[in-house]
Amino acid sequence: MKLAVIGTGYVGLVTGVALSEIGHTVTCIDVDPDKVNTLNQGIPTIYEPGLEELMKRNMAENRLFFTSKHQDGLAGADVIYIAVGTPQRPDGSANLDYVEQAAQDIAANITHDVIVVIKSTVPVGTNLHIKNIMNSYTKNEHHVKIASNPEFLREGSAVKDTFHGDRIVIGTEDQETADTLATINQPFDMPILKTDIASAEMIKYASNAFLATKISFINEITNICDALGADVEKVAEGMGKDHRIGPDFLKAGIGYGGSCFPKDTNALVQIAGNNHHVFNLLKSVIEVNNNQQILLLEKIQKRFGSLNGIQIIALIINILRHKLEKIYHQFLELLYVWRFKFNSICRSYEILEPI
Ligand SMILES: NC(=O)c1ccc[n+]([C@@H]2O[C@H](COP(=O)([O-])OP(=O)(O)OC[C@H]3O[C@@H](n4cnc5c(N)ncnc54)[C@H](O)[C@@H]3O)[C@@H](O)[C@H]2O)c1
Ligand SMILES: O=c1ccn([C@@H]2O[C@H](COP(=O)(O)OP(=O)(O)O[C@H]3O[C@H](CO)[C@@H](O)[C@H](O)[C@H]3O)[C@@H](O)[C@H]2O)c(=O)[nH]1
Repeated sequence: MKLAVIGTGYVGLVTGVALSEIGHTVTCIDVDPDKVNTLNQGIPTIYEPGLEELMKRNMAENRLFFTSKHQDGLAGADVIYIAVGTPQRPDGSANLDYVEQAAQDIAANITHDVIVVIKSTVPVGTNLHIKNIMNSYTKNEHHVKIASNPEFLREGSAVKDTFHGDRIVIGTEDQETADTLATINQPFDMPILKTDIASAEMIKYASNAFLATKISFINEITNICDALGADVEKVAEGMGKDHRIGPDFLKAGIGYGGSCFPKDTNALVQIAGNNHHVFNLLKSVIEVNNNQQILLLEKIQKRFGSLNGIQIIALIINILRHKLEKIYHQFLELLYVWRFKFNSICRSYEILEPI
């Protein structure tokens, strides 16, 4: 089947490469010509184990293409995936500008009926909103069917997660579209859950919120353990042996960061609020997470007596920055929070040459 993917960020690139690996012909489209230029040389713009090899192989076998021109990339595509960013707005809600733009790009360039699949994480109701945008642009000249296919990969194990994930969720308005998408995904050999569109959209937010809840829960337990002299790692191990709880996402630390949990938990609080529900549990999860970063600083303060004159130095080695982008950004976020909260002398140093 001929597919197109709009957006070659983390999700779009890995999705495009994986779909070509299971036999589809895929054209990935991005508005950033530099990114497309790099990708066309067979160089991935993110570091993910196994990605470069898959990318090179499928490009060489003429199943994987990159372009910055929507018209070229969308020509003849039966199914078009949208994988553009949905960053957080200042009020915590999801910014849908990029998804709306992608919908307009599709509407302006299709010449036949298509299925549009939204992979981006979007609030419930967005798929239908996007379908309406496309229909109003195409004036119903071409029939557009819409589907929600949320992504569950983690940065750092994106290829592994894509080929060996726990499930594929497909939310559609009709059985025929669900069957077409199930056929496309069948070679992944993963359980496929077919739902209505709203449920698929919600599964993504609910999953991230639940994982974030586990993390805030264990961080709260840590704080009590610290006061009582108990070992939180042993506590988590003991809890995780109960299969109803499970061992994953019980690592205590400085709270969750990364590109998804903070924005998606905030967005779900907003989504609930827009529907007259105060999501108290999730609000507490977020509050615990924000406090956790401050608690670490308080521990340092306790150890050194006062923070006056203390320099907290972040040695970020460039080669690691490329490979461990997530940890790098998390650390910078932490320094940012500390600077404002304590006005202490926190300086980050960057070593520009690998050592
Ligand atoms: N990063 C993750 O680990 C992850 C995992 C699961 C889900 N998600 C969700 O997937 C979505 C994409 O995330 P990401 O991290 O891949 O985003 P990203 O910001 O890394 O990449 C988005 C890409 O889309 C391109 N783009 C924007 N508008 C475009 C347009 N109209 N046409 C063509 N290209 C366009 C941008 O240039 C960019 O390269 C988000 O909704 C995110 O929440 C992300
Ligand atoms: O036991 C744990 C596990 C994770 N974390 C932190 O939680 C954050 C998220 O980690 P992880 O889930 O490994 O990475 P992400 O790439 O952010 O992936 C999450 O966010 C993605 C975007 O929505 C989803 O697709 C994934 O399923 C979901 O795991 C990081 O700050 C981790 O340090 C902890 O503090 N304790």
